[in-house]
Amino acid sequence: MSEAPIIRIRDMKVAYGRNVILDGFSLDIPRGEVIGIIGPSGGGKSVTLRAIVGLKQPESGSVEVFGEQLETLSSEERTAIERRWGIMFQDGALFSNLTVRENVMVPMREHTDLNPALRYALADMKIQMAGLDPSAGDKYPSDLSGGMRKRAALARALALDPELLFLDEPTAGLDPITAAAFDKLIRDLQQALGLTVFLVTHDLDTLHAVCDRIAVIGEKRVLAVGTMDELREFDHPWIQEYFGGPRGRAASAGY
Ligand SMILES: Nc1ncnc2c1ncn2[C@@H]1O[C@H](COP(=O)(O)OP(=O)(O)OP(=O)(O)O)[C@@H](O)[C@H]1O
Repeated sequence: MSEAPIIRIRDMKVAYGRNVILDGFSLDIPRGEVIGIIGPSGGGKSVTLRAIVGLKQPESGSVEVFGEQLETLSSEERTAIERRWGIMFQDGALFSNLTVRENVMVPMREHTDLNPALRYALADMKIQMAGLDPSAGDKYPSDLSGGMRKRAALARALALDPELLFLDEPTAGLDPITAAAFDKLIRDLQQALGLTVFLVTHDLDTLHAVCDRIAVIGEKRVLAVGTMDELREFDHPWIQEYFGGPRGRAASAGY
């Protein structure tokens, strides 16, 4: 019998007021998979992420993470589940008045009773795991380049040794070389730590370098899920345009 998926979404509907963003949305994500989430701007990729982690309550349908429906849990049970994932938001969402090390220590302070010395040492380890020099721990987010800020946000997402990592456009705004280094970091960490990764991106190179499968969100639902090769064969105008355009061809050719 195959293992139950880490994320299981069935017939989910999400709306803001009368504006229905997702409807009839279903998706399974197995343990250990890196799934890329793509789709037109404003199509609901970030909203999907928010619905999975309980920041946005769906109108109907079911969302299970680690086999649990969040809304049925007590607040203690829910906190225990939240400890098992890390989120890197689109803008990094670092606290500007805290150093990088203090930012990484925030989830530890909220979710563990580790003593301060241990938190400090663990935060430094996460900072290095994210590919930053240990000296970055003393810096404030405003002192860092865009690429370093992304790594700091990743270090914070890794703070509690998550099994599941959510990344919202991790390479947006990075130059291609820095973005490629970040892609490699994600893949290396995923393999070393056995992570399941939910990765929202517009970056075709990231899809090619990092993702096992890709889910296309459009028309309020999952239009298609598959490998890049499978999706390239998929008969849908947006998907054809996305993978068949010049950027799609270049990414698949590995240029
Ligand atoms: N807090 C909110 N209140 C009202 N509408 C919202 C809110 N958050 C998102 N939306 C709407 O939901 C829709 C989907 O937004 P979402 O951010 O998920 O798109 P996206 O696919 O991630 O887009 P992009 O690729 O541009 O980041 C948009 O129409 C957006 O205006």
